Amino acid sequence: ISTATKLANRSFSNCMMNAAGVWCMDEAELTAIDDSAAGTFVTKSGTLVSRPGNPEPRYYETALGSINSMGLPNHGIDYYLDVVAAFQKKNPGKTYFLSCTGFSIEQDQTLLRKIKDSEFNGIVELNLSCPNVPGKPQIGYDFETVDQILAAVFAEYDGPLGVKLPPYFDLVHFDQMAVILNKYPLAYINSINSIGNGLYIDDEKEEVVIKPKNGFGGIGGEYVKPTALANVHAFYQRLKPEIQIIGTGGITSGRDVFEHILCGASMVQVGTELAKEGPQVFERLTKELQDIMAAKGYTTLADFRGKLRHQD
Ligand SMILES: CC(C)(C)CCc1c(C(=O)O)[nH]c(=O)[nH]c1=O
Repeated sequence: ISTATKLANRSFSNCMMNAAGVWCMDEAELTAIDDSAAGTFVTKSGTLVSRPGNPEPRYYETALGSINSMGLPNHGIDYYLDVVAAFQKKNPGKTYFLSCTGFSIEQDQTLLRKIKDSEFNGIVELNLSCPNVPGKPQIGYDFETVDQILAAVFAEYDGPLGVKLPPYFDLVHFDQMAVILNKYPLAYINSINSIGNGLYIDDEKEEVVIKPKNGFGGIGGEYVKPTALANVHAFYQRLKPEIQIIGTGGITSGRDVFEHILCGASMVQVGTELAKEGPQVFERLTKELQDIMAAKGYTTLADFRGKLRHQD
């Protein structure tokens, strides 16, 4: 029974990895994922210059998930290019993901020029949940800007590249985004990022639980699985087959991994549950998925990927 997979014509021994932002800030955290049962890792989204991020507390774990407003703390793209280059030397033949985000189209192009000129030979994940110009919604919700960014990105970069998308909630938005995404030679899309601007309250203190943004933050964990599965399946139904899907959101068990793949995912990323359990979570999820596959008579992910039945 194999949980191996392929994405962008690269092979991965396991279909699971961390979600950008979780357990991937520095070399030590990335080493823990690299040494775990995960098939690979993605770095924290790197920006042109390093950032301290928002004041703490900026991440809070709840019974059913998490809320965060980290503010993109990261050591800068050059740091991650150096660190990943070392992992590529240590494990030649293993494909790693490098996440990045700019605060303008020009910054995105500069980031990709840097990556192109580096030794990086893995897959780039461009985070489209980054902020836009003030007064406009985040990039992922500003469709014309998404189109402009992708045009600029693919004029600049010819290696394997995917985009991290925020969740959508209207079928027309799936249609509109798919029309844009299908215009470009994307290796994949990663759905979903956290559900934006949720609010979690400490009733005893009658207070919000994170400091930035008056307590508003991205929601992850069990809360988001139905939305994550819907986004994975909606894009699976709409995107050209060359664009694969990484499913992210609400994975706490092998069953959740199974459901993401049934909806059409080729790989899955784990965020909140990884933050709670640590890198050994990948061993547990892999065993649980293998047990489900064995019970159903499946030996590879291809046996059930995208085969979610609709009621006739
Ligand atoms: C929310 C942004 C800071 C604009 C991007 C980075 C990011 C963050 C973050 O660094 O706050 N948290 C998330 O759950 N998803 C993200 O994509």
